[in-house]
Amino acid sequence: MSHNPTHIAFIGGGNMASAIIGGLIRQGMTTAQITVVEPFAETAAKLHKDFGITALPAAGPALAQASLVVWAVKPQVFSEAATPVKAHTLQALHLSVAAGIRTDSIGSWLGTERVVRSMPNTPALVGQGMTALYPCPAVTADDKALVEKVIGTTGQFLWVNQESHLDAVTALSGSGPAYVFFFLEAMTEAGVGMGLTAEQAYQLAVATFAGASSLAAASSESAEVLRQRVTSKGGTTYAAITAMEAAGVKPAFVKAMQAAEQRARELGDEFGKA
Ligand SMILES: NC(=O)C1=CN([C@@H]2O[C@H](COP(=O)(O)OP(=O)(O)OC[C@H]3O[C@@H](n4cnc5c(N)ncnc54)[C@H](OP(=O)(O)O)[C@@H]3O)[C@@H](O)[C@H]2O)C=CC1
Ligand SMILES: O=C(O)[C@@H]1CCC=N1
Repeated sequence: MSHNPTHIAFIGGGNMASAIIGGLIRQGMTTAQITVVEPFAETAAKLHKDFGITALPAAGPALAQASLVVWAVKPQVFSEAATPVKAHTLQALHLSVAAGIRTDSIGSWLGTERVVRSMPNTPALVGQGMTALYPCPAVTADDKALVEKVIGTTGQFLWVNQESHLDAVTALSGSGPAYVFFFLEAMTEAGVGMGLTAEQAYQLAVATFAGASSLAAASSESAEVLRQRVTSKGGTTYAAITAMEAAGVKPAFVKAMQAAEQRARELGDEFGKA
């Protein structure tokens, strides 16, 4: 990135923008190559403290130097945020991380068809993100290479060839870290109920997720086989999995993800172009 004169603008400087900016800076991009529009003073102060970036409180001509504009505002404010940006960024490639908002809405708000829609997740903050990307037909091979370079600084990525699949990705890996944290909370609570300290229970739970994920990533076996290897006949894991099956944990999980996918579609309907 250090040999690349690319200038990148971020509209919205919150959690997701910070995760990507952190990745870019770790890879050698300078703050002079980054412009952020962030109206919320507290968030702007955090950007200054974390990265030495002085955010603009509103869109302006400085945006015209950006060859890539990253949209990291909430779906609810995307259209309103686009209005003052549009005139300055007609020549740029646009990359959105907003849940639900479809590329036809983004393209019509920004007057361009060079739009990549994506769904990252917050482990991007520690370089272990998982992002899915969808390119509009007008996006060139060079555009895709630039997006890969930027998103690659935050972790893994994959391309999907159907835009609706991004709503499924949102339900799976976009919201997914929250499911893991929910399980961590439950496992910690249960551990405390069994007499461990909260610190001990939390350490055990976090290390178990990290270890099991690394094992799955390194193994050619399916998750089912890996699970069976933990499940000794007549043992403790069998007792736990049987209790989860009796409680309907798996169908409840499927329903939860379907609710997230449906909400992504609704966000697109409610806050996208009519
Ligand atoms: N958090 C996550 O795990 C993930 C989030 N996303 C998507 O990322 C996007 C951003 O989410 P997240 O980073 O969590 O949200 P944040 O609230 O942390 O960040 C959004 C920022 O944009 C600012 N903002 C509001 N209006 C404007 C405007 N007109 N111009 C410029 N900036 C503006 C907000 O300021 P203010 O607070 O004043 O409104 C806020 O600081 C969302 O679309 C979400 O769907 C995608 C994947 C994962
Ligand atoms: O909850 C949300 O709407 C966003 C999208 C995925 C993760 N957070």
